[in-house]
Amino acid sequence: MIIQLTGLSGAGKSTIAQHVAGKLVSSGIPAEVIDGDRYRKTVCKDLGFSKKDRCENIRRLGKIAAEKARAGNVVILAAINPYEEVRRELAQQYQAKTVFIDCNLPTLINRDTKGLYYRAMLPPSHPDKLLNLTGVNDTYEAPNCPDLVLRTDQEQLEESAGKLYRYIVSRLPAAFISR
Ligand SMILES: Nc1ncnc2c1ncn2[C@@H]1O[C@H](COP(=O)(O)OP(=O)(O)OP(=O)(O)O)[C@@H](O)[C@H]1O
Ligand SMILES: Nc1ncnc2c1ncn2[C@@H]1O[C@H](COP(=O)(O)OS(=O)(=O)O)[C@@H](O)[C@H]1O
Repeated sequence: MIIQLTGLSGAGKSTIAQHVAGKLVSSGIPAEVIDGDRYRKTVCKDLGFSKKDRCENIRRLGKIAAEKARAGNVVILAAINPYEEVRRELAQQYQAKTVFIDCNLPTLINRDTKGLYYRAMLPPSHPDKLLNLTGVNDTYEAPNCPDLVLRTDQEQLEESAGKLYRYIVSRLPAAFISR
């Protein structure tokens, strides 16, 4: 099973993915996280943040996720994954479920765990200005029909992670759970 998370930087994709994968593994269900941040340092290190590169990034991560899923893992793909077209491709090719990690911009600006929002809002002439931050000055297409929505600006990590964990477990084939 592949779960493709989607949401803005700092929305909570990595945090939720790690938490849920940990809970699954503790319950005897093999699970792996594919994190956009990590793979951008290896398999996807040639890619930037244009639409073309972001789509290619997700296609590569989707292929890796599919291999791991075929080997019997629940795979949680944690990347911004901002384009509906590519999310639909993964849904059609690999039956990936789409989970929207939703968080409003004021909360993200307040969290600003990586300082990216600060940089995106600098004046245009500033040398550190970030020009293509998703949701500020680059496109984010919110999913049309997500399979699940988690509002991380309204709930604590335990609640968000609990919802995703229950969503996954309730859809696993029986053989998965009894092994
Ligand atoms: N309900 C929640 N679920 C997940 N994270 C939360 C929640 N509430 C607050 N947070 C906090 O929000 C931050 C989310 O950071 P995280 O790196 O997981 O985001 P991300 O979506 O993976 O970002 P990026 O795309 O930049 O990798 C963490 O500091 C986390 O503690
Ligand atoms: N302009 C940018 N927009 C979004 N994320 C960026 C940008 N520049 C650097 N990053 C970093 O790159 C990570 C996003 O990478 P991905 O999740 O792999 O993005 S995606 O759009 O191709 O799905 C974020 O964690 C953030 O730290």
